[in-house]
Amino acid sequence: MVTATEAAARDEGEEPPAESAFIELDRVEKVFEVRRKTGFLRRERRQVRAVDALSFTVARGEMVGYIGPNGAGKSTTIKMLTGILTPSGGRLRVAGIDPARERTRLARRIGVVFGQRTTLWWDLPLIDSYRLMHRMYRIPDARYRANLDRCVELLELADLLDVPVRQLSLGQRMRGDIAAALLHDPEVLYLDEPTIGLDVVSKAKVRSFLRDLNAERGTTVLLTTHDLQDIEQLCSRVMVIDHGSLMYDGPLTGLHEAAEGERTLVVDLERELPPIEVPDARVVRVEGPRQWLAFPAGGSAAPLVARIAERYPLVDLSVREPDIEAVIAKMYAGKAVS
Ligand SMILES: Nc1ncnc2c1ncn2[C@@H]1O[C@H](COP(=O)(O)OP(=O)(O)OP(=O)(O)O)[C@@H](O)[C@H]1O
Repeated sequence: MVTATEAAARDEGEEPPAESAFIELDRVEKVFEVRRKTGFLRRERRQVRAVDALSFTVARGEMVGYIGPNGAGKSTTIKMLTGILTPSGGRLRVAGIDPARERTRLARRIGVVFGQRTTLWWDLPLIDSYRLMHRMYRIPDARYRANLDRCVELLELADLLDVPVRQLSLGQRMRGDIAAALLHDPEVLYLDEPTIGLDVVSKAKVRSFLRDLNAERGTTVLLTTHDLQDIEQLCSRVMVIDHGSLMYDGPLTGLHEAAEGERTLVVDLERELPPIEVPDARVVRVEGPRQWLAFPAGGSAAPLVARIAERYPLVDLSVREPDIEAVIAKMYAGKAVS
């Protein structure tokens, strides 16, 4: 099978580049000038620093979650990575290309899916959108057919190809959009909320497809989402952005420790007892014979369980991971970590 990298390099008539940092941002900034009406004829000028000295690299084939609260600067970053927006400062490269300067050349190597908008033609049957893209991207016939067949099979689009896009359900349309973004074998895929509004079954289909795509083709994926299960199930690395700056870059599990999150040990005792007293944990809730103890997320539950079992009539127990959203909210409230 031809990988996305090889296919693109063939198109460009060059050897696949050997660089490991496929996406590179070095102190990238984006400042918007906004005008606000403050009176009948008065307007105030204000600067919004949407992205502030942002630096990170993403290696070829990585699948990275890019998360943050509303207005954090995620979409602005993605728009700069596609060349739609020009940075106000800093250096940005995707596959060695400056996106703002060579947007068209880059377009053949990237794919973009916006969950809230479609790139498909609303009134046309799905297949017609694909045919148009085939021409627009000048995709070689054999490659177009192979990619289309693969997407149709894996995203279960066979029965939908002749349906006008406006008649598709949200989940069907999203799968149609993902296929559209992949017809030209992009080396990198930017996904902005790809599972927003989808039901559990559709979410699972989209996630499983993305996992396979990354594993089989080595497609680099940058995933923006508010659904942390997307990240948990797809990404080994997550970057958290707020106020245009990177707050965290590392494994998802590390987020708990970075934000000083807590895990919860739920214990069932033989009978109702006063709150358990053990070092390094505190009882946060008691309901009959069941008690909930919070302990540091970085620590192991084993010594804690041993200590409780020694002194209390323990019947059953379970460990609950912290709610990631709460952890991130806590992180936003605290200082930056790296
Ligand atoms: N074209 C623009 N003109 C002026 N300000 C803008 C423009 N685009 C974005 N902003 C501002 O830049 C900041 C970052 O916005 P951005 O859309 O990148 O955030 P986001 O993290 O994608 O948020 P969301 O999760 O809500 O999509 C916000 O304060 C936003 O109001």
